[in-house]
Order: sequence, then C-alpha cells, then structure tokens
Amino acid sequence: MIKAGIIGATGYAGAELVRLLLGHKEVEIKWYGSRSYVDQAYASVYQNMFQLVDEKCLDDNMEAMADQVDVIFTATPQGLCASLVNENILNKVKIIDLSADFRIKDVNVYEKWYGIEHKAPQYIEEAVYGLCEVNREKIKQARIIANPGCYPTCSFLSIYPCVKEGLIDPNTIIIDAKSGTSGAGRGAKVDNLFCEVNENIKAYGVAGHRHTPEIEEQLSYAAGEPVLINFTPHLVPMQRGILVTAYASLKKDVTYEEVKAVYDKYYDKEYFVRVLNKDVCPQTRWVEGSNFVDVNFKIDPRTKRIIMMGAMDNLVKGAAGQAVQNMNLLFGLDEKTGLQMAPLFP
Ligand SMILES: NC(=O)C1=CN([C@@H]2O[C@H](COP(=O)(O)OP(=O)(O)OC[C@H]3O[C@@H](n4cnc5c(N)ncnc54)[C@H](OP(=O)(O)O)[C@@H]3O)[C@@H](O)[C@H]2O)C=CC1
Ligand SMILES: CC(=O)N[C@@H](CCC(=O)OP(=O)(O)O)C(=O)O
Repeated sequence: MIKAGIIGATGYAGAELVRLLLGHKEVEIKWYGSRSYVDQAYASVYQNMFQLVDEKCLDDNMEAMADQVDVIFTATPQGLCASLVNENILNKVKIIDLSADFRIKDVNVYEKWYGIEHKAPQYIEEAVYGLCEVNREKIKQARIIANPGCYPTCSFLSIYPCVKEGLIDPNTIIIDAKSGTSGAGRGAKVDNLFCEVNENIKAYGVAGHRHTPEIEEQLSYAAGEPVLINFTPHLVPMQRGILVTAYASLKKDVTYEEVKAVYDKYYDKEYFVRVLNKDVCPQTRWVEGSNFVDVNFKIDPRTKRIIMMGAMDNLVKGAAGQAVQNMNLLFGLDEKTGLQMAPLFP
C-alpha cells in the first residue's frame, strides 16, 4: 500500500483528493493536514466522509509527515510547499504539489506574476511539470511533481496538437475560459458569495491572470519558440467545471480530416483525453466528477481561423485527479488506477 499524506486536506482540491484516494485500492491516507481544523474530526469538516474517514486533522508538519508516508500532496496556497520542502524530505518521499510553486521554470517570472518570493528556487529545475499526456516518462523519475494549473491543463490539451504540428500561428492564440466557483477555493471571499456569483458571469484577471505565463511556457515548449497569448478567464455560477474556447489563425488551408488526424495522433492512446465526434462541442456536464478532458475543434474557412475547445472538471483533471494520475506514474501503477469513474449526470 502507498501511504499518503495531504497538506491542505480541508480545502476543495484536498477534499477531492481524499474522495479519490479513498477509492484507490493501492493507497491508504495517513495524514489529513490542515491549518484551521487541527484535532477536529475530518468528517466534521466534510460530512460526506461520515463513517468513511474516522481520523482527525493533523497539522502541516511536512518533516514529521515524511517519516510516515511515501507521498505528500500539497493542496495549499501558493508559496507554502516551497517554504516547507527540503533535501531531507525529498530523500524520503515524493512530493506532488498542486500549487504553482514549481510549475514555472523562470523564478523571476514566478515572483512577478505571483507577487511572492520563491522560498526553494533550487528545486525548480528538477521539478517535473505533471502533465501526464506530455511528460509521462519524466514524471516516473521525479522527486517533485508540479501538478499543472486547472485552466492551463484544459487550455493546453485543447490546443497542443495544433501547435505541435505547426497548423496554427501560436502567437495568434486567444483563450477564453470559464470556471465554476470551486476553482476559487473554500476560503471566504466577497467575490464568491452566492449573490455575487449567482445569475452572473464576469471576466476577471483580464490581461493579467497568473495562469498566462504557465500556459505560454508550455505552449512555447510545444511550438519550439516563445509564444505569447491572450487569456481571459470568467467566473460562472456553477460549482465545478472549466470550459475553454480558443482561437488561432491557421497557417494554411486544412480540412476537417487533416486536423482530426492530428488530434488522433496525440490523443488516440490517451484514455483521459476524449476527442469528440465532428461538430460535437465539449460540455462541462459530460465530464463532471471524472478525470476526462473532452476536446474538439472547428475550422472557420471564412476567417481562416480554427476554434479549439475543451471541457474538464477543475477539481479532478484540473487538480486532484491529475495528482492521482501523477502518483500512479511515480509508483509504477497503471495510470488509470482509481480514476476510471464515469462522469456524473445529472
Ligand atoms: N480549486 C481548484 O479548482 C484548484 C486548485 N488548485 C490549487 O490547489 C491549492 C489549493 O486550492 P483550493 O483547494 O482551491 O484552496 P482552498 O482555499 O479550498 O484550500 C486551501 C487549503 O490549504 C490549507 N492552508 C491554507 N493556508 C495554510 C497554511 N498557511 N498552512 C497550511 N495549510 C494551509 C487550508 O487549510 P484549512 O482549511 O484547514 O485552513 C486548506 O486545506 C492551491 O494552490 C490552488 O491553486 C489547483 C487546481 C485547481
Ligand atoms: C475560479 C478561480 O478563481 N479559479 C482560480 C484558478 C484555480 C486555481 O486554484 O489555480 P491553480 O490551478 O493554478 O492551482 C483562479 O483564477 O485563480
């Protein structure tokens, strides 16, 4: 059995990790880490875990945790994982960080966009960006996994084949994305109150959202050249789900069949990326609660642009599910272990 500890088990991403790991036949959760609920029963914080989890919440002592577990998930605010990790810990356990601390290779870019000092820049280079569909082999050898951001996962996987095969001019990419409010976490914020969110849709972080450099960096690797994008997220009155609609100029005339062949080349063997049938648009409801990303595209011959679309559950493939997928790779398990649940509907 793999022994797991979660720092931030009481947040939304952490709670989703608990749900997924309870259903994983090779994992035992040994440490439910919290900041505000230390010594309180985990099931008193999340009543869905009544009679399923008997343990109490513990603190965020990563050193002590590292003596008791094989893998530590950090589902905590930006900066916390970097402030805790050290060589002694990394010699004992694998770290899967759901925050952005190790996603961006240039520490100056991280510090500029996140507005905080990076406390462990010495580990940025060795950390592996945990997008399994792209970095599978590197992930297997890693000590630290930088679990990708939710918007970056959905955006990148929707666009990746077109960039990788040079079908589009990557510097014309515009990404319009929408997220349910669980993406903002459980912490109380006025912007996320029911009256602010319900019956409303709003853009935020326009021309400045912190996921912009993460998406640009990954697209740059795929394109083999620096890529600049426009990225606009929107908050929508749903609990879960991310929908991405991305636009880019085609470099040449292409047919549906040619582009479909490109998507199939990258995703035919990828269980968690479903390329939908012609003219079917991804919808968040058809991936909810699952680790699937549904993608598709439509060519607009009038404007010579292509519209690339993706839908995903921000808490599953966008966070906890992807973290479990990474853990499976790290421990030599079938990548799908514990993640083969069908999407939830209605
Ligand atoms: N929500 C999402 O869809 C996604 C989130 N993520 C990332 O996952 C991480 C967690 O996000 P999310 O679950 O939404 O956030 P939440 O606000 O819901 O949860 C934050 C968690 O971190 C704990 N925490 C906060 N401050 C500290 C601290 N100083 N020391 C120890 N623990 C602390 C909280 O503990 P307590 O509650 O006990 O105070 C809580 O368990 C973030 O880095 C986020 O970017 C990534 C992809 C998607
Ligand atoms: C709706 C909402 O607020 N979403 C969050 C993104 C989700 C998240 O927690 O970010 P990571 O994926 O980088 O960890 C945001 O815009 O900051």
